[in-house]
Amino acid sequence: MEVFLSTRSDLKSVPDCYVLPPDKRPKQHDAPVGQAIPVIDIQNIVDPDDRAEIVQQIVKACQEFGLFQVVNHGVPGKLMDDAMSVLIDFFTKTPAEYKAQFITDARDKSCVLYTSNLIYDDHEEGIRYWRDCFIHHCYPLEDHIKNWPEDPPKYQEVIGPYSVGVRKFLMTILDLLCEGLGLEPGYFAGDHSKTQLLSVNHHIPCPDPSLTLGHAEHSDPNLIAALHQCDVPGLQTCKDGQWIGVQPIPHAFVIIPGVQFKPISNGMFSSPRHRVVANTKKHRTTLGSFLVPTDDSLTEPSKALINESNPQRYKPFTMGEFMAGWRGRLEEDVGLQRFVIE
Ligand SMILES: O=C(O)CCC(=O)C(=O)O
Ligand SMILES: [Fe+2]
Repeated sequence: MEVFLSTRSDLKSVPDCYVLPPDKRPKQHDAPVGQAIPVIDIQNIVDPDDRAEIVQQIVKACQEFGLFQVVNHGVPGKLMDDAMSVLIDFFTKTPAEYKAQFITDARDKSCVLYTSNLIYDDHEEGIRYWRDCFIHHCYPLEDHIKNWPEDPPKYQEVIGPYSVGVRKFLMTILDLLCEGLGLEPGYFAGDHSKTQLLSVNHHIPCPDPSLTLGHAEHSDPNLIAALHQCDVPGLQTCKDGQWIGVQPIPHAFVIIPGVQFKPISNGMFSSPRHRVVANTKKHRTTLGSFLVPTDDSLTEPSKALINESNPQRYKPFTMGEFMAGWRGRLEEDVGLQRFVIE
């Protein structure tokens, strides 16, 4: 456990092993947390006129920013607060000896606790980021809940309904995206979204955020994510070469479409490049719920978007083929290059 950041409280300076090479350090690490990222209220999606308007807002947000926030999404605020406190307690109160059982290099384990680049971030040998992470499967719930922590004692009782609620909400967002992209309702309901992961990031206060990053610059290689931030800013997204802070809004989810949406939209959307900057004063915890296609799930452009003036720009490919070339890249266009129709 000694390598885990969340067990350290005595750091007066950034240990050398976390200092990024100069070209990877965050210029603009204190980019203002702006109001620019669209915040979309989906309360009235049952009303056909409002629904059409919401679909338009989502399409516009995906085209302009790549991501957006959603409020009035149906996941109860109290459940979100309880989930956040259970996971903060997991990182800050659960004894290190108990958590040690989840530390493993085996990626197929149902729950994995790791830090920095020790696993998963192995794209950049030797580079460490300022975070600890706990990740586990969530769907179907009955297959996985028994493997989840029993400390904090409310873990399963709270994270069970939370993961079910977030999945339902993400399926709603996927249906709205289907409408925006001309795909039939339920298009994403099968293999495209079968795997659900909860990935929890925990960052301790950092003596000098100009030297390190809480999370590398990246695009997400999955279908879609709903990110639940605590009240401490840190997430930034890149638009037109500028980093913009994604402001924490109580009880909102940040929707981050993954790289798969670029080919599905035939290049109309780009998945947002994002990163997390460290904070000098506060702990920051975020809960990311990811829907990931199965290895044999097929990604291909929506046929409704293809015509003579907008020819098909990507060949169909499976998630397995995509991931085989993704590891170590973290950049949308590099990862998709093999599938571009010249
Ligand atoms: O913690 C955050 O704000 C972002 C996390 C993230 O980008 C990820 O887990 O892929
Ligand atoms: Fe991400």
